[in-house]
Amino acid sequence: MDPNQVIHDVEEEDDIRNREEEDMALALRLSLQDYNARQASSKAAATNGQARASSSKERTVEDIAAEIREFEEKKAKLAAEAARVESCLQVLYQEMEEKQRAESAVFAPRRDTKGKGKALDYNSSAFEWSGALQAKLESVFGHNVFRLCQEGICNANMDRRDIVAIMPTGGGKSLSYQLPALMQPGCTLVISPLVALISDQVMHLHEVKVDAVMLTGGTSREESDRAFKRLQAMASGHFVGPEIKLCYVTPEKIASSKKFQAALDKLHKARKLARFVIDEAHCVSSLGHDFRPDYQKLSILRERFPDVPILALSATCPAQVLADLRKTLRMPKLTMASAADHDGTVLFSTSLYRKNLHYHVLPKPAGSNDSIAAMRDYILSNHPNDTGIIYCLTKKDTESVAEALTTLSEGEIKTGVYHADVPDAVKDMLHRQWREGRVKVVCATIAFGLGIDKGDVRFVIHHTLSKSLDGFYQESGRAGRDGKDADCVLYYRAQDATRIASLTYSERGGQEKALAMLAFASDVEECRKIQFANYFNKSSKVSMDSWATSEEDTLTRCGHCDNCTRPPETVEHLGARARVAAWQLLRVAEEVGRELTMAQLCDLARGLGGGGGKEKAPDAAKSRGKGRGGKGKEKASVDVHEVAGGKVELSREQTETLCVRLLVEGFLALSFSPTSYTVNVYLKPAPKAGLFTAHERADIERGKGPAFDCALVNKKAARARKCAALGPGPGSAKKDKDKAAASTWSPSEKEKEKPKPRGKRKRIEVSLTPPSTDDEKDDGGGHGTGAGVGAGVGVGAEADDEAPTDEERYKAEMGGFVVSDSDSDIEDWKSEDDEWQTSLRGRGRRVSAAAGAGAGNAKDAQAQAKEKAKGNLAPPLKRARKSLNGRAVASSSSRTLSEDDVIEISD
Ligand SMILES: Nc1ncnc2c1ncn2[C@@H]1O[C@H](COP(=O)(O)OP(=O)(O)OP(=O)(O)O)[C@@H](O)[C@H]1O
Repeated sequence: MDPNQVIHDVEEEDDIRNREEEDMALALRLSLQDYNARQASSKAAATNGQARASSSKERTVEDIAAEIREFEEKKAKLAAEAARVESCLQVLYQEMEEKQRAESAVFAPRRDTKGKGKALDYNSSAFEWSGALQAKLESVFGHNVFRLCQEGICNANMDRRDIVAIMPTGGGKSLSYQLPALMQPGCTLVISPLVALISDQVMHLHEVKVDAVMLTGGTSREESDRAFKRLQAMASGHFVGPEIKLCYVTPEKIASSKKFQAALDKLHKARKLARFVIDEAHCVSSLGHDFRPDYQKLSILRERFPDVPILALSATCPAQVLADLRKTLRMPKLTMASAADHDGTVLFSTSLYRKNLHYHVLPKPAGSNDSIAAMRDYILSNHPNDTGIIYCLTKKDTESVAEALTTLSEGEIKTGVYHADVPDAVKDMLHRQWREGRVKVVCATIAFGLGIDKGDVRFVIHHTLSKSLDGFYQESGRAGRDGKDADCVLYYRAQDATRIASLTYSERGGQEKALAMLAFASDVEECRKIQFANYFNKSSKVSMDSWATSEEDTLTRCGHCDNCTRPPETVEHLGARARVAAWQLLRVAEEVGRELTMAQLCDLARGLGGGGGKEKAPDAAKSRGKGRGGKGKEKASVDVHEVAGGKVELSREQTETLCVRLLVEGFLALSFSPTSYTVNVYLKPAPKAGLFTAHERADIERGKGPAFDCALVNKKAARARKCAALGPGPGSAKKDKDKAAASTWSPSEKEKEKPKPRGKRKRIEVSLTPPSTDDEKDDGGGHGTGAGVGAGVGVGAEADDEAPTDEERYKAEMGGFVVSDSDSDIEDWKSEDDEWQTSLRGRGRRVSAAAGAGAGNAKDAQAQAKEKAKGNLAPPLKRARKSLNGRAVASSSSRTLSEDDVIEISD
C-alpha cells in the first residue's frame, strides 16, 4: 500500500475526529452555559426574595432609593471608564494597523518589476531597513557584525527576492533568514532535512525569545495541535498574541500532509506566508550526493504558491546541481547579488575556504595507547581549557579512546562518548554538559554532528582517517563556527589505509573516496586549502572559484596549514629511490602472484620474509628470510635478489608510505576478502603496474618508466629543526594568527618544563615478546626468525603492562627484545645515523646496542656508538639486566660493546 495514501487517510480520519471532538465540546459548552445561566437566575431570584424579606423588616424606601442612586453613580463611572478604554483600544488598533501597513510596504517588492532602472547591490548597507536589521542583529541575536554575505541575503530577503545562497558549513546561514523573518509580517516556512537539526534550531530560537514552532514526526500531538490552531488563527485574521515567525518542517510534511497543505493555503490567502526557506537545498537534485526524493516534491511550493519567494541554502552546490534544483523549484535565471537585475534569482556564493581553521596531519604513533598519549599531550599543551571533538571510526573506538584519554590524563581531560547506540537521554545529557563546558571532549562517531551547533569548538581531532574527504571536511568544519581560530588535526599512519579500505569496501564509490582521503593525508607538501578545492572540483564539480576570497585566489597557498608551515628542508623527496623501490615492490607483488597485506608486501620486498596468505606463492622456493605462516596458511616467499635486484632499502615506514602512494596513483590496487567478522584487505598489482614492471631495473634507474616520486617528512631534519619540541603540536590555533610565527611550532609551557630527552624519544622500554602467530592480522608486522623467549617483560621508564602493540609485536618479531622509542620504528633508527638502537635478541638471545648502524657507515658510527653505548645505553641495559635477572647474554654482531653492556644468559 502506498505509504502516502496511508498518511493521507490517517490525517483525514484525524480531521474528522477533530471536527467531531470540537462539535462535542461546543455542544457541551452551550449546554453548560445554559445551565449556568438558569442556575444564576434562580439563585438571584432566591436572594432577591430573601433580601426583600429582610429589608422589609429593616430598610425604608428612602434607604433603597439612596442605594439605587449609589449604584447608578457607579454605573456612570464605569461607563466613562469603558469609553476611555475603548478609545485607548481604538488608538492602539490604529497604531498597529499603521505599523502593519508600513511593514507591508517593506514586505512588498520595491523593485522595478519591468526590469528597468539601476542594478541593485544587495551587499550594501544603504537600504531603508538597514538600520533596523542591524539593531535586531544586536538586540535579538547578540551579534555586532554580519558575517560573509549574511547582510546581503537579509536585504534580498526583505526585498522578497528568490535567492540561492551557498555558504560554508558554520558560515551562519540560519541567521540570514531568521533575522528578516522577524522583520516581516507573516510566517517563514523552513524546510530542513533532519528532525535533530530542526529541534536544535528551534531550541536556539526559543533561547533568544523568538517565536518558532516545528511540525515534525517528533512533535507531540498537543504541541502540533497548538501550532495548527495558531497558524489557522493567523490566517483567519483573528489572531491574538504574537505571530509565529518561523515554522520548521521536514520535506515529508509538505509532500504528504494534506492538513498542512490546507493550512498553508489559508495562510497564503491571508498573505501571511512570508517565504519558503529550503535548507540543504542540494538534496533536491538527483545529481547531488545527498538526493532525497521528498525534496523533489517541493516543486509543489512554486506550483501552489507562485508569488511566495524561495530561499535555497546549501554549503556545497556544484553547477549542475544548482541548475537542476532551480529547474525543480522553478526559480528564475540567476543574477549576481552585487549587481542584481530587477528580476531573477539572486545568487550569493561565498568562499568555502574557512580561514580560521588550521589543518594539520600529524604522525600517528603505532601503539594504540601511544596514539592516545599523543592526543593527550596535544590537548593539554594546546587546548587545556577548550572544548573539542575527537572523531573515531567505530563505536568501539569512541569508547576506548574516551577511556584511555581520561586515564592517561589522570582525569584532567573530561571526556564523553557519543554514538548511535548511546541512549537518547544520555546523548541529550552529554550534549548539554558539553555545551556548558562540563565535558570538554566528546569522543564520537559521525553520529555527532548534524544539529550540533556549538560555536566555540576550538579543536576537532580525527583519531583515524575519515572514510572520505567530504566527511572529513564536514566533520572538521564543526570547529570554529564562531569564526575564531580553531585547529583541525588528523592523526595518520600508513597502516590505517587498510582500515578505512575495509570499512568502505561495500559502499558505492567507497574505494575511490578512501583513496582520495589517503592522498590528502599522505601529502606532505600541497596546501590543504588547494587540496580541498581540487578534490571538490573533481568529485562534485564545485567551481575552483568557490575557494577564493576577496584577498586571495584559490591557488594562493593558505599559509597556515601544516604543509604551508612545514620548513622545506624537512621534506625529503625519495626521487630515484622511490622509483626503484616502487619497481621492486611491484615486481615482488607480481612474482608472488597473489594478494598480500601491506605488511606482508613490505616485509617481502625488504627481504624480511613473511607473506602468509591464502595460497602458496608460485615458484616460491628460494626463500630468504622465511615468513611465518598462520595456521593452515601457506607461506609466501620470494628471492628478492632474483626478482627485484635486491631488498628495498627503505625503512618500514617509508616502504608503507610508498605503498600508499602506489595505491593512490593506481599502480597497486585493493582487494577484499570478507570473513564473518571482518573484511581482510590485500594489495595486488594494478594493470598500471606494468608501466613499471615491463622495464628492467637498470632502465628504471636510467629514468625509464612512469614519472613517480614519494615525498615524506624527513624525521631527522624535522627533529633537528625543532629538537626542543617533543609534541607534534600544530600548536594552539590562537598562536597561529601570525603566519610567520606559525612557521614553527614552539614547545608548550608544559613541554618546556620537561627534561628534554634526546631526539623524539619519550619513553624507553625493553620488551620481550614472543612472535605473534596470528597471520590474519593485516598489519601484524614482520616475520622474523627469532624463536621468542616466552612472556613479555617490560622494563624502563614507563613500561606498561598492556598487551603488545602492533609496533611492539613487530619489534619483537624482529629479534625478541627491543629497547625502543615508542614513537619510532626500528628501521627508522637504522637509517638515522645519529640515533641509537639497542636490541636484545633471543636465540639470538643477545643484547646488542648499535648506534649509527645504518648500512655503510661502519667505522665512524661504531666509534660513536661505543661512546653512546656507554653514555646512553647503559642505563636501559642495566635495567634490562636487572629485570632479566642475569638470564641474558649480550653480544653484538654489529660492533663491540663495552664490558658493561654485556649480559649473560644463563640457560
Ligand atoms: N554574524 C554573526 N556573528 C557571530 N556569530 C554568528 C553570526 N552569524 C552566525 N553566527 C554563529 O555561527 C554559528 C554557525 O551558524 P549556523 O548554524 O547558521 O551555520 P550554518 O551555515 O547553518 O552551518 P551548517 O551548514 O553547518 O548548519 C552559530 O553558532 C551562530 O550563532
